[in-house]
Formats: sequence, structure tokens, C-alpha cells
Amino acid sequence: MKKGILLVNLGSPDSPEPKDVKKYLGEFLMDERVIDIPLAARTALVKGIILNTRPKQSAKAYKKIWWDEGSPLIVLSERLQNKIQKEVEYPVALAMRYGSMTIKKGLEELVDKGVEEVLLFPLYPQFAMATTETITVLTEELRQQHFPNLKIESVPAFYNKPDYIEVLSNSIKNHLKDKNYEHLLFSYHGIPERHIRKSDITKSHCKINNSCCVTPSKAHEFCYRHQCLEVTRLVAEKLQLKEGTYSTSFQSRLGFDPWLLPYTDRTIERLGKQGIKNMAIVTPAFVSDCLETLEEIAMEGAELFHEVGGKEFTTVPCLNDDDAFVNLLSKWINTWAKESVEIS
Ligand SMILES: C=CC1=C(C)c2cc3[nH]c(cc4nc(cc5[nH]c(cc1n2)c(C)c5CCC(=O)O)C(CCC(=O)O)=C4C)c(C)c3C=C
Ligand SMILES: [Fe+2]
Ligand SMILES: [Fe+2]
Repeated sequence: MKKGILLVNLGSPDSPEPKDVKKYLGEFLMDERVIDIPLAARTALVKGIILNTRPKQSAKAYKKIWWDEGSPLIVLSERLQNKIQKEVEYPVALAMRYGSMTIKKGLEELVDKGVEEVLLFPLYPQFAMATTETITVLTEELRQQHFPNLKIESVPAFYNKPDYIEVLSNSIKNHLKDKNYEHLLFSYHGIPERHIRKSDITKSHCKINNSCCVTPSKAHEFCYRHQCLEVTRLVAEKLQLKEGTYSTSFQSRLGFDPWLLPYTDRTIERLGKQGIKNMAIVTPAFVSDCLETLEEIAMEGAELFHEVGGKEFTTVPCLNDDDAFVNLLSKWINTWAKESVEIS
């Protein structure tokens, strides 16, 4: 069977203009795995409220980070795809969950090249209903409707794979080698607490407290909070960070529901007020730099830190098309393709 790979990332608007941002946010936020409330309530919230104000505000933010070649998230994902393509002998396509580069087009591209067996690779180290799950569910729906003979296998969240932790740790170490930082903040995209409970396969484990995520459980295979805390723990262990010199927080909340705590903006504020002058921040929920890292963290976060007395604020880039990361993903893909075994 001829094999092929479909890398999938989140997506971006076609341009940073409000009309394109509105179209993109409309598709994104109407996903039942992103705003997980009944359709009528979701429609009223998204179309009646959010889309009337947010696109203008988000468009301003997108304009600050947009590159001549396009959205950083898309450009960086394409660079990753191109580099991986050089390392593997199977066609590698790229798609986005939202926006113009659809998963359907990505599958068509592979099928047109004669591919019969696809490795679906969601570009997210941690599992979340709003990321990995929405990709795998939509891809399966598309398979049933349009490509019934296609065999598709998905790559699960790779948050705790030792070689991923090594690549991430080395990247952090290299970017911070000349920085005398006092605190390293691991900032992950937030999700509503409700998402954690919904994804709890045991239906009773996740209490979202100090102990559930460190108590072994089957629930952790799908617990975003556990997986984020594990990335922090494993990287801190690898880099031999001292207790108290690093912490975890969650960014980019939307709406009034409780989201995972602590919030990144409040943490940055607290660190500055505590007298930390030199901090660094890494964002391991994102494989590619994007609005949430380039604007919310590198611009807004830095400004906030300076306002509360901080001096140096260093942002570690995402893994993007880092050669070690490219080699790692290519190695996993080649292992799958040659041995037809699950990536481990
Ligand atoms: C209910 C809302 C949202 C959930 C849940 C959510 C989860 C989630 N998102 C990412 C990764 C990205 N999100 C990005 C942008 C973004 N996210 C939301 C809302 C939710 N995300 C909004 C409204 C936006 C748009 C920007 C804005 O208006 O603030 C991006 C950046 C995209 C880009 O074009 O650069 C990424 C990447 C993860 C990993 C995640 C759950 C774990
Ligand atoms: Fe998001
Ligand atoms: Fe937990």
C-alpha cells in the first residue's frame, strides 16, 4: 500500500483584514469541540456576540505579527513540511483544521499521488478536545464521506516521548544560554476546565486540583492539564532547573467560564511584582510560532512585565522548523512507514 503523511496544524485567517479574521473565527469558534455548548447557544454566543467585536480586535493583533509571506503559523508549518519532505520518501501534505488549507484538500492531494494509507499527524504535543480530537474526528468523517478506501492512522499526543523532551530541552537551553534568567515560565494555551472533565475517560479522576494530575490514571492519556504539567516536569528534570525557578501557567482564555489556572498574564504580573527582573518564557503547546506566542506573549507579555518593574523578558521560539525537531518527526514517520508499527 502506498503511504503518505498529512501534517495538520490549527490554521490562520487568509489575511489580517477583519473580514477574513471574522470568517476564520466563525469556523473555529463554531466547532463544537472548541466552544462546547449546544448549537443554539453556541450560535447566539459566536454569531450574536463574539463575531461582532472580536474580529476587529484580533485583526489589529494579526497585523502586528503578519509576515510578507503570510501568517507565521502557516509559513512556519510549510517550512516544517518542506524540511520533513526532504527526509522521508513518502508524500508529505500539510493541512489546517480551520481556514482555506482544509483537511479535505490535504487528503485529496495525497490520494491524487496514489496514496492508500495515511499517517495523520496533528501538530500538537498535548491532547485536547479542541485540537487533536477535532482533527481526528473530522478526518474520519471526511474519510467515510469521500475516501472510503483510504486507511488512516493517527499519531497520538507525544508530550512525554523522551526524544521530544530532549529536543525541546535542548532548544530551550540553546536559546537561553547567554541569558541570566531568574525564572522560566512554561506557558500553555488554556482551555476551559469543563473540557478536562469531558475528556476524562474514567469520568471521575480529573478534579483539577493539586493531586489528580500527579496521581497515575488512565485518564491522563486524554488529560491536557496532566500532559502540560508533565512537559514542564520532564524538561525541568532534563535541564536540572531548581525548584522555585520555574512554573507553569495557561494563556489565551476567552469568555467567562473557569479556564485552567494559573493564568499567564497574572503570573507574569506576580513575578514582576515579586522583584523578578529577568524572566524567560517558553510555549510548548504550540509547535509553530503564531498569534498567541508572537503577539500575546512576546509583545503583550513583555509590556506587562516591564510595567510591573521587570527588565529582561526573553521568549523562547517554538520548535518551528528546528533541524532536531525535523529529524525527530522524520524518524517517527520513517519508523511508522517502514515497520507499520505505532510510533513510540
Ligand atoms: C474557546 C476558545 C478556544 C479554545 C478552547 C482554544 C484552544 C486551543 N487553541 C490552541 C492553539 C491556538 N489558538 C489560536 C488562536 C485562538 N484561539 C482562540 C480560542 C480558543 N482556543 C481564539 C479566539 C483564537 C484567535 C485569536 C484571537 O482572537 O485571540 C492560535 C493562533 C492562530 C494563528 O493564526 O496564529 C493557536 C495556535 C490550542 C493548542 C488549544 C488547546 C489546547
Ligand atoms: Fe486557541
Ligand atoms: Fe488531572
